[in-house]
Amino acid sequence: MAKRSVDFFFDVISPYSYFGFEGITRHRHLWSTPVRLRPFYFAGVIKQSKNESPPLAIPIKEKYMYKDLVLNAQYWGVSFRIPKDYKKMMFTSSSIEAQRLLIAAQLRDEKLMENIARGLWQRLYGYNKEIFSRHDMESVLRDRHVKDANELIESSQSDEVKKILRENTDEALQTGCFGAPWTTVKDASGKTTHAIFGGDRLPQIADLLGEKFHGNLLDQAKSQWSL
Ligand SMILES: N[C@@H](CCC(=O)N[C@@H](CS)C(=O)NCC(=O)O)C(=O)O
Repeated sequence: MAKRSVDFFFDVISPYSYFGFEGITRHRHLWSTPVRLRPFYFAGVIKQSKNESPPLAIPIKEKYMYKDLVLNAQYWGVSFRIPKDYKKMMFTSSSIEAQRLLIAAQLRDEKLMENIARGLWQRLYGYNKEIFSRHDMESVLRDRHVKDANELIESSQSDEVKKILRENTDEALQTGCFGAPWTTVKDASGKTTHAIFGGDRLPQIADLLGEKFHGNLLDQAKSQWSL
């Protein structure tokens, strides 16, 4: 019988996407609802949705966000530090190549994509190293023991990959997206019934699906990957 499904849109430049990704990937083994992970382009979302007041653009929200990020990282058990010159980095660096790499990896193998996404987040927010150049990506792929890394990076420049990234971003925007992460809930016919902002809405998403929210599932995470 067809059932509801969930699409989780994320970008590795977004720290809240990191927490949301951990939450949803730790839960999906316990849910019967299918979960699709959809890399999208955060800067494209901010621009297209005309979102002029993300937290980093408003000093009082920026100050709060730094504390909130640490609180969330502690909850999900991921190592996390705010990169130096964070605001400048966020406004001047592009995650487009990293996101294309994830799409290319996903075309090869879903698990590979997840492995690389975690590697990119850990590099950026665990070690505060950049993830924007080819050299940065090669380093992540080496650390993650990815086979045929150069071919993967080459394939991330294909028209097919660029098209999928655009389609993912457009699909999120069509459901009202203005930030990351973004989750859509679809009914059995594939129609979007809910579109939800934030990695902190997993309890509500679980409830909509008739599934259970199990907290941070730290033990599960530790057995899946080394923290
Ligand atoms: N409360 C949300 C905050 C998510 C959030 O602030 N995401 C940033 C990107 S890392 C964003 O898209 N901000 C846009 C906005 O707040 O308008 C959560 O815990 O996930």
